[in-house]
Amino acid sequence: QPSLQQQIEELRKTLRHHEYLYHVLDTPEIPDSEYDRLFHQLKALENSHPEFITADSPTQRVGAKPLTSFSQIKHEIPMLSLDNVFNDDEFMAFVKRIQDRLPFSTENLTFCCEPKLDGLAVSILYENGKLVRAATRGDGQTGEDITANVRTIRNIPLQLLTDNPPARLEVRGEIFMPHQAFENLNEMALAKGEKTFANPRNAAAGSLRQLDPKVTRQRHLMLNAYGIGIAEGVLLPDTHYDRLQWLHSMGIPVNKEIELCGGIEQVLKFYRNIQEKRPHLGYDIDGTVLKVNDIALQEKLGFISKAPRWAIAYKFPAQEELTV
Ligand SMILES: Cc1c[n+]2nc(N)[nH]c2nc1OC(C)C
Repeated sequence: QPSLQQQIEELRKTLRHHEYLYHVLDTPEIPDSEYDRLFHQLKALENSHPEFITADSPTQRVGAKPLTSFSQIKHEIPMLSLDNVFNDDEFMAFVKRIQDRLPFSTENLTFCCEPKLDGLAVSILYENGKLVRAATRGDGQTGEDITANVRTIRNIPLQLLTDNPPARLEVRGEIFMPHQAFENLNEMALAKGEKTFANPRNAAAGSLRQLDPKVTRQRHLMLNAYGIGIAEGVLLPDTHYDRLQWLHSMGIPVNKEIELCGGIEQVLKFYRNIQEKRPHLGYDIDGTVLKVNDIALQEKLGFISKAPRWAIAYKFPAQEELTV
């Protein structure tokens, strides 16, 4: 007969596994009713033995009580923005500037190509695999502490799914509100005579800036990771794409449209392909982000004052108000 603590730990492990299958791999193995049964079983055990409750338990997603204000967080590594291009020629000029700065002829530079989600950039810090802090980008140097709100977002793991987590790992990504959640939110707001949001990005921003996590929890936000900030106690893969796959393997959600493209033609093909898919992705994007995949080259290229030389956002032409 396993001890009470073993039963609790076993239930937590099972629930984390099913959260990962459902929220990150999109391949649930048990019905929601079974997940709920396990969740309530754990909740009951923890309620009868509160001394065993830990912050990283799946039952601890919603913060205890509302905050009265947000504290500030200084980013140890600044969160910079991106330069934009708006047509093929500007993109090709971007690539040429890169090639002029790299010694060898880089005919076929490999780019990691990603949709640019239209949400809020955030920083999420894991220490020894446990989510300890989350912050908005803010002005790039200082952001707001939104840890309690981020802990309520179902596809963000409270604990990394790995047996040997890095001492410190900062995940950077975009928090967004899918179209379905946005429509439901505005429908309910209308029904209750409350104000509606103009677009999913504003709705996500408003939902993250809630002082009461119980409100944030109802908003069905999601994260898509796009990079790494602080990384201590771990040897990272030497390409951006492999780093994203590594995050994904530990339970961090990464957008499934991301692809490696060799050379300008393939990159432009990716851009057009995402532009075609845009109306039915189920969430707002405002372009693509095209990054030199090799980390050593990224480091060689560095940053201009505010944005990296090695990455560019290739945006779509401004669209008339999005009819979601
Ligand atoms: C600001 C930003 C935003 N995004 N969005 C994606 N998909 N990747 C990405 N990378 C960013 O910055 C890195 C290039 C540093």
